[in-house]
Amino acid sequence: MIVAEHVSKHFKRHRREPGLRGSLRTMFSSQYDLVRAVDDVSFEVPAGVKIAYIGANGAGKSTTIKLLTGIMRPTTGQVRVDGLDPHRRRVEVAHRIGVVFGQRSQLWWDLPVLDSFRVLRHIYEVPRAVYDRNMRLFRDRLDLGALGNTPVRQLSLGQRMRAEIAASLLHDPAVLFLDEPTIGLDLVLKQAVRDLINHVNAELGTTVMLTSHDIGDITGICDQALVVDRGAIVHQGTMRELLRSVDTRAVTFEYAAGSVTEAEALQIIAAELPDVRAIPAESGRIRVEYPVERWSARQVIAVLLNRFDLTDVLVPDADLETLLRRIYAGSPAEPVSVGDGA
Ligand SMILES: Nc1ncnc2c1ncn2[C@@H]1O[C@H](COP(=O)(O)OP(=O)(O)OP(=O)(O)O)[C@@H](O)[C@H]1O
Repeated sequence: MIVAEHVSKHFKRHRREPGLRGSLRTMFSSQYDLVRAVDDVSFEVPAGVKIAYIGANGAGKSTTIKLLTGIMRPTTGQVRVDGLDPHRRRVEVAHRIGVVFGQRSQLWWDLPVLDSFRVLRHIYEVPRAVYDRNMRLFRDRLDLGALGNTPVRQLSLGQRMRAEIAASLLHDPAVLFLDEPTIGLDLVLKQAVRDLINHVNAELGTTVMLTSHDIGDITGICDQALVVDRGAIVHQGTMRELLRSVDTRAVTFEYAAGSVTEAEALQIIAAELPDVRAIPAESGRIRVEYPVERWSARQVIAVLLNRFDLTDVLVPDADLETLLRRIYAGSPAEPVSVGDGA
């Protein structure tokens, strides 16, 4: 359904020099840095799959979504969505895909929400029965009726996101691209959005590609994961396989106030549990990340019980957080100098 073959997207960025004189020189300079936002990426996402596109800030996720939705053209390589080149066949592809960019609105700023939906219905030539069915669904699941006559520009971020998600699904798209879709939503609405996406996937077989920094979105929606690091794919498989690749796990604990200082606690851990990483967390907790080939949860907890006056211990099962922390620790695309540009 979604295919990327050796896709790269490079951006030229004017090389900036510091200071006023540098700024003036920058304006007339032909020196560029080249950013490899996406670098020779190939993947295939079959129909009906819900896949998370995971990577650190600047790893190239939004750029990939822009390539797949036809907003940008690859520098080299090819993308296909439902068999079509999304840039060349933008209109046909637009009828088959839904897109949500959490950071950017797709709605008409001055139109009341319901009017936007009426306009979209005509643009996408949505049959009356489909329109009515979907509007009922959005009223039930996203409380869309409450937003009815408010112009989009007067909506809060959370209200606008509900409208954006509904708009992306109005025409029963075969593929749904979601870039940070639950940004600004409270916990209840985040769950409502995840439920709605899972519902349309189950009912209509909609293929879903999601980027999100919210772990709940990834685990609550996706069954597969594509991991991108510095513009290149480093893992593709099921969520279960991704979690199995975790070689570090974590235990978080809390000790009785006043029993030891944080510095003492860190020293004890360093002495008793070599090769672990102890990270002070909020409200006096410490997160202990341990390599699974060296330590088991049981051994780590035994040491903690022995050395601390524990008031709480938390052992998360599927430790996607540790994995993502490591992925996100990878640096973004490094610009390389390309000398004199055109
Ligand atoms: N139009 C552009 N011109 C120049 N550089 C760009 C442009 N768009 C993106 N980049 C650069 O390409 C790289 C990848 O950006 P992109 O927005 O795709 O990352 P991302 O993975 O979506 O990040 P985030 O998680 O922060 O949204 C970054 O280094 C970014 O600065």
